[in-house]
Amino acid sequence: MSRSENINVSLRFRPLSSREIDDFETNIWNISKSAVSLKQEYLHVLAEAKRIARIPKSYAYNYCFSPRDSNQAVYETVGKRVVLASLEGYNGTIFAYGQTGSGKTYTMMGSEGSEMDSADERRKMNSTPVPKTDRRSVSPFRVNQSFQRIAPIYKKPTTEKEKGIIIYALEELFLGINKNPEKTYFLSCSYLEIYNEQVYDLLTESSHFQEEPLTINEDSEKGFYVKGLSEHAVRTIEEVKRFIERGETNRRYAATAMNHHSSRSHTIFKLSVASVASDSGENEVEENSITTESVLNFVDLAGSERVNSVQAENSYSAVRKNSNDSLALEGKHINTSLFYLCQVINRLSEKTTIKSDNHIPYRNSNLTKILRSSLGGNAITCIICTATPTLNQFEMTLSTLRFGGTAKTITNNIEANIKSNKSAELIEAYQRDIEQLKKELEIAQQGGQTRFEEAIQVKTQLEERISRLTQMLINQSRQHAPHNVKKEKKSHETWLINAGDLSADRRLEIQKFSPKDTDKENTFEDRGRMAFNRMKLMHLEAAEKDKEIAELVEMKDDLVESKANLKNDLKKALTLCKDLSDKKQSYKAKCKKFKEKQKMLTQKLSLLEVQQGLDKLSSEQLQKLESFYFCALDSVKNAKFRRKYESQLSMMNQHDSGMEYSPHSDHSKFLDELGLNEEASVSKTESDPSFEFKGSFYRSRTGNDSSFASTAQDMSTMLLLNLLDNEYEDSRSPVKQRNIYGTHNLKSPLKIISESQESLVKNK
Ligand SMILES: Nc1ncnc2c1ncn2[C@@H]1O[C@H](COP(=O)(O)OP(=O)(O)OP(=O)(O)O)[C@@H](O)[C@H]1O
Repeated sequence: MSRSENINVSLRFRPLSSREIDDFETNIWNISKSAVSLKQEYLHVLAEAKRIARIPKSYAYNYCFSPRDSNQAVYETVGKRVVLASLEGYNGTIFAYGQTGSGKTYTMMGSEGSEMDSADERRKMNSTPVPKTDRRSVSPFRVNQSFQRIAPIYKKPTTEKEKGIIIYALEELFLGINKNPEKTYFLSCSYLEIYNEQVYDLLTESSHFQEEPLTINEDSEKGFYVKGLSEHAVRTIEEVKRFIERGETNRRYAATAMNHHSSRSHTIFKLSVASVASDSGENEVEENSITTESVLNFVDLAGSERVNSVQAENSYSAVRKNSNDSLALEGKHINTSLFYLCQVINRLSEKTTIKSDNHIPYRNSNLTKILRSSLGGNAITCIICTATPTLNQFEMTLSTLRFGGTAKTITNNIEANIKSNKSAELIEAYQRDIEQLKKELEIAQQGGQTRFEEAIQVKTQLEERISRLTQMLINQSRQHAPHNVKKEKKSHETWLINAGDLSADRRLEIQKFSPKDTDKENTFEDRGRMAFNRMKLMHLEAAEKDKEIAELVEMKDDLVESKANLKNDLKKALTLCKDLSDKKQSYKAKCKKFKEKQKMLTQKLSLLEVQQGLDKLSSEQLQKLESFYFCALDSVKNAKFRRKYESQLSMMNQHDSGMEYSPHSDHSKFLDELGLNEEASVSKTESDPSFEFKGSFYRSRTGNDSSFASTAQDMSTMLLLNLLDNEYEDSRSPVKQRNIYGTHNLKSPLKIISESQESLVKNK
């Protein structure tokens, strides 16, 4: 079920830069929670300078952030919702829009800390004369400054680091994934930049990527997509950070008069999130699972800029390869693509206001093609408009405010991308129902028919017997009443015709008034009466059968009607089945694609592993590595054991009665034997008084120190093994064992220890 939701637009003013402070610039805006307006005193200044035709009203947005608000506050207010929704299968896009130097990259990527707070301080750090420029946010991911056009970067002072929205989002995402053990998540990322209207893959391995632009294709299902864009499977936040780092190294920045570290391209970092909720494990993905798929886009647009602000920074003119011409060309491309973006936004807002189905010019630029689903499509979209609060930048800020105001009216149609393979079960259930109904219908028809036929048969038999008896009765009465022949003949005719109760009754009456009263006549009369009674009973029986037949006929009619109804139901169910099986087919096809994608990702993963050199290890070495890893884990956990061990020892200490005994050497030897030298060395260096105990308690039982030492060692071995096995059992619990890519086959520490002991014995 889709729902409509407006694009969420927020406005963020950055703090004044050191240059602006040096130039005595101030913040000219009143900023409330959801609106901004010009401060009264600057209205006159701007009117006098003819920089505004009429006094602007206040501008309202979903949220407004003042220069004091942190990236975290921005993320919590606008970004968090989008990220959490992505775990439920909703697409989301967060993008930063604003003039150059207004803080888009700072918001998305964060900062390693501000640059020099004043030009003087800068000069102290670097002897090169530095012009007054804005502070710059250098992405914390940008470690290798390999791109030639980038100006030299000053060393950071000690000001605070700030994480960007992308990092907050990733942290939230991985937290959400870990909190949800019923689902298995698959993540992959890609990073692209649109530079001079060409699309480049920032994560490609190729060193010639800047010479190999990618093309944007269109597909009826996928919409616009970048052909050949590399996608990388990621399992941990560190992996994602590494990819962002790589992308940032390849991204194009340059020093302009407005921003030391100005983005010269639009970038889109895409994170694909797929989840599989399966009752019975990953293997049953196709048969019995619910999958969600969503895409999270983080867009950092290049800033709109005035031609004079595109001039390269003078101090670097000697070292930079980029000429003012190429900077101007970049600026032109940036402005053109932003113009097309505004055009799309305007058209979309007209669509919602006048309800017309006007054409939206997505195809005019690569940026609008890629952002199509986020603008008026199926995505929860958040736009963070960044602005500079100074009087000097008033016009540029006004343009950003207008952009945000228009974008706010755009409606997206949001629908979760959820797929369920439960349709297979539904089809089966429907088919079972249909079979059952068919059987019931057959049984009802057969049963009804049999009963009906039986009743007709019985009725015919009864009628035959009645007529035979009637005939017998007539014959007898003829024999015994000759004087009434004529009259009886008449009656006989009547009986034959009617053969019913009435005739019988009339006959009985005739017999009642017969003249003779002899024995013969009595016998005749008795026999006749009996015959009539029998006949009467048989007539009643026949009437009953008639009734039954009528009921059966009624039943038959009902059955015919329900047969017709069932036929209709059957038809409907079959149509439903067909629809469902069609859907099943399409789901299967999608599943297949999904599996192929998974396979591809696994291959990429193994490729990555090849690069890391893991493939060079034999399986035995890998197994050893794994065992070593878990042994190392266990030795960390061994701290717990040590505590317990010490408490045991101190317990023994309480029973102590005088004999001096130092367990250090045995303890260390014992740990050595178990391969826990580190732990042993720690115990040796720390002088723990609890280890000083006297062994009389044991001596009284064992008689000498060495046997006491061996008993203590046995005890501690048992303790250790129990403890390790408990840890092992803990680690086997599904919650702890869960990993976003499945589970480790943990080896029992007991097993590891027994194996290492065996090998020790062998070596000896
Ligand atoms: N909220 C903020 N707090 C502190 N400093 C900020 C903030 N926003 C921006 N800045 C500073 O302002 C300068 C310009 O920011 P940034 O590079 O992020 O701008 P931009 O909009 O990405 O510019 P461009 O479009 O040219 O790439 C940087 O020195 C950055 O550190």
